[in-house]
Amino acid sequence: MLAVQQLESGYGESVILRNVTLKVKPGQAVCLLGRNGVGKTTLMKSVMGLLKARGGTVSYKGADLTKKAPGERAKNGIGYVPQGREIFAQLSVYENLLLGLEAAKGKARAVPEEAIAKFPALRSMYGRRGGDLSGGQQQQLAFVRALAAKPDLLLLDEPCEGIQPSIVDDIRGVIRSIKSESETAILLVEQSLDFAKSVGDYFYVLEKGAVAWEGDLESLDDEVIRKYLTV
Ligand SMILES: Nc1ncnc2c1ncn2[C@@H]1O[C@H](COP(=O)(O)OP(=O)(O)OP(=O)(O)O)[C@@H](O)[C@H]1O
Repeated sequence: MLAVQQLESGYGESVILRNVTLKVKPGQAVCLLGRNGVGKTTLMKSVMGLLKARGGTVSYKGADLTKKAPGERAKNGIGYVPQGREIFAQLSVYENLLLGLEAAKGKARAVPEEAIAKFPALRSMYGRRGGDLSGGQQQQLAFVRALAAKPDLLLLDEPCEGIQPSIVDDIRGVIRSIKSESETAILLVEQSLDFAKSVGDYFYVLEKGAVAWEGDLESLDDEVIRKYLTV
């Protein structure tokens, strides 16, 4: 589904990602782990096309997307829930969702029922301003906005960061239900190993912008945790 090959990326003079190669298969949830600042968000932005690759390739469903703009990647079925949510504060909840539909592959004019059904509490908030929602409600909105376009690949950048435990449980349930109902591929940046293990199949650890370790999440042992993840 997604194949990143020898990717190099960065900001201005600084090179952040070096020679990153990873894969996400259909139906698989892959977790991107690593300490703060190692380049996890940079990798997500590079897959979404918000940051241009300086070297290497990003392929999706066998097509080379490396030079494609973010909008085109979204139309091809890549959904993105960015770190910090990036809700439009002045727009209503429903208008925020319509922006997700803009990215859709088809011509849907209404938010698909299966997307809003993942976080049904949002239905009663359609008329509220995005900026007036709590952090947890905004995260649910960002999630449904991405799901509205019926993505085949979902990029989730720290969806549980700063979110109350009950909504973290909801997010865990939604990720599991997406996995059980569809072949959607998921690439998840996550700080909590417990959360990663509860939804993920495979992991990559980034260290200084490069892949330092990878394996099945079940095989993630204390030595790897101490070496690459303990702060
Ligand atoms: N817009 C930017 N301009 C310049 N440097 C940046 C920018 N965004 C991030 N960086 C730098 O790139 C490096 C990687 O940042 P990135 O956000 O990808 O890390 P991360 O692993 O996602 O960290 P965190 O867990 O804290 O979100 C850091 O050194 C950061 O300071």
